[in-house]
Amino acid sequence: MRLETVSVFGGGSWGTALAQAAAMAGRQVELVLRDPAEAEAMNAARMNARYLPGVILHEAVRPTATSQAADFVILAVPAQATRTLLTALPPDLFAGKPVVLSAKGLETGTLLRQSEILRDMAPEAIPFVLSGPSFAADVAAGRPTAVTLAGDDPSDTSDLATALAGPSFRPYAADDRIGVELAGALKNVYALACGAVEGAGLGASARSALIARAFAELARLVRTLGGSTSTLTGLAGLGDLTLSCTSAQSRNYRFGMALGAGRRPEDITADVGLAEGMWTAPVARQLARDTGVDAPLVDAVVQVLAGEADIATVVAGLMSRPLKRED
Ligand SMILES: NC(=O)C1=CN([C@@H]2O[C@H](COP(=O)(O)OP(=O)(O)OC[C@H]3O[C@@H](n4cnc5c(N)ncnc54)[C@H](OP(=O)(O)O)[C@@H]3O)[C@@H](O)[C@H]2O)C=CC1
Ligand SMILES: O=C(CO)COP(=O)(O)O
Repeated sequence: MRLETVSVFGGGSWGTALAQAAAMAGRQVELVLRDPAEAEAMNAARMNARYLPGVILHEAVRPTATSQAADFVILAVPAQATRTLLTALPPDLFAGKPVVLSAKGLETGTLLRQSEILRDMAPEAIPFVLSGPSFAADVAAGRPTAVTLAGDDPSDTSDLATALAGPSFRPYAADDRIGVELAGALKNVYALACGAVEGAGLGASARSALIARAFAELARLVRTLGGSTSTLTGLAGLGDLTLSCTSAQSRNYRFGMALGAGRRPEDITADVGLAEGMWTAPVARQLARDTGVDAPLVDAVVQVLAGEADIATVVAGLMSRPLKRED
């Protein structure tokens, strides 16, 4: 597989960070934005002032609004925008090419994972998913980061991991796309819940209990939805869950903190920006219901987001569930 050039779609914080990582790994990178004026401004300033201020773009990163053919593609727009993005692009742009899906979310309405959206829209693309504990600011600044890169063919996945690996960015190859995608999407819902625990002043013990029970719930969902629970002990599972559930650098965590402090969801978005858990929570609840998986934490998040219950009420509900064995 030739993997010298890459098109990264999505000029937000994650697209820019992944473009930097690919450039540091020695790739020639085009960073594709939807707005030509923004692409031009970013090129002139050599900085993504809006989404990743302070990071000077690597010389191998070329911001543009017009994509050229590249050896492989990375998609880094919000999960709900992936289908819209793919609709606007000619499917032959991806035919036979590796496409790395890096959004962490499930699609509203269809309940689909990112790679399932790709399969719908560009069936000839070769899907890979990238996930794990990795804040854009850390990756872009060249701080040590490790992620999971999952694909169907072990040799191709290993080649792609090598093409993206740099001195500070270390992708581990894996083969469980379903588990990796579900873990990445679901951790945002649990990060929101953990932020709410902090915002409501419920204490560090409650937050750790929540992380552990979230891990158990995630395992039930992944097992039932066709992933492998062994994936969850890795970077995309435990790694990202602990990061996002304990750090105010996470937008989902910050969103939760504001919820816990009593603010309404519609007022929080303007301050925090994208919080994927808000969109994924109702989808996850539907998936859990459809498959008969007990998912009280996802359920609690949906109830709070929808204004159906306040945090004190859902916490009281969780604490008074029938006692059970810890499995
Ligand atoms: N930021 C992070 O640390 C990490 C993020 N991720 C994941 O990456 C995904 C993207 O997040 P992130 O980059 O942080 O989000 P941001 O809010 O920083 O940026 C979103 C970007 O997507 C663009 N966009 C939105 N809709 C479309 C569309 N229909 N077509 C083309 N471009 C579009 C926006 O363009 P415009 O400015 O024009 O609106 C913007 O450039 C999320 O799923 C997130 O969970 C994963 C790991 C780390
Ligand atoms: O996915 C991330 C870190 O791994 C980024 O988290 P947030 O989207 O919550 O900021």
